[in-house]
Amino acid sequence: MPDDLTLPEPVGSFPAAGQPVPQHWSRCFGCGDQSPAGMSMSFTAGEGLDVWGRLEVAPRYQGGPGVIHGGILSTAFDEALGMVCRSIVDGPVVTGHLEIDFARPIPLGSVLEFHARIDGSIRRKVYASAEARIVEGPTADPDVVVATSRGLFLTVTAEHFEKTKDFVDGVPERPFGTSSI
Ligand SMILES: CCCCCCCCCCCCCCCC(=O)SCCNC(=O)CCNC(=O)[C@H](O)C(C)(C)COP(=O)(O)OP(=O)(O)OC[C@H]1O[C@@H](n2cnc3c(N)ncnc32)[C@H](O)[C@@H]1OP(=O)(O)O
Repeated sequence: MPDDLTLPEPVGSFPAAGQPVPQHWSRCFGCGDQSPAGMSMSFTAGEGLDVWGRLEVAPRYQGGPGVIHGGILSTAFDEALGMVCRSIVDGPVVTGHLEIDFARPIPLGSVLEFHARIDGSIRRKVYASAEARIVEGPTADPDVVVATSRGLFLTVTAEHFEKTKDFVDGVPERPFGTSSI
């Protein structure tokens, strides 16, 4: 992390402490309510530049026998870190870099709580970090951090999504589809 980061004031659009942080996009795999196969994560604003997130670890998230897939956990952190960026950015951000430390196995059936915070920002770069704890389920212990993450997010403009907006409902038939077969 650069040593010349600043901690900006929260943006006015960010919800007050304890209020839900709405989904950023209804089709998002992490938080969208129009993503039936998705993770349906929910988020609440913290007291400062932070958010609390929740994930129910469904059986379909299995990696090793009985435990969450590491990629699913990474996705959950990506979502939590992206969400906390909304505390200081009133616009889109995308992940540039993501790190995860997997500290403990996370059984299926757990409920994970994520706490994500802004570490600082400079120019278009936002640095954030988070940790996860099991708060419900067979091995729940809110004092034990089961995984941690750090990420770099870049602010982008709406044009960033121009090239992919035709793919929102899947691969269009033309010009990239198989219609020529
Ligand atoms: C889906 C989202 C909907 C958004 C709606 C609202 C959002 C609010 C909630 C969000 C929650 C979402 C949670 C899921 C978020 C995803 O999963 S997003 C999907 C995964 N990410 C992507 O697809 C991004 C793909 N990558 C890119 O498009 C481009 O590489 C990027 C990230 C836009 C950067 O490209 P660029 O704009 O050309 O940036 P560039 O000028 O090269 O670099 C700018 C600065 O960043 C640094 N930098 C760039 N990349 C890196 C890197 N990988 N490592 C280190 N430094 C880097 C450069 O060194 C430079 O630093 P400074 O010179 O300022 O010191």
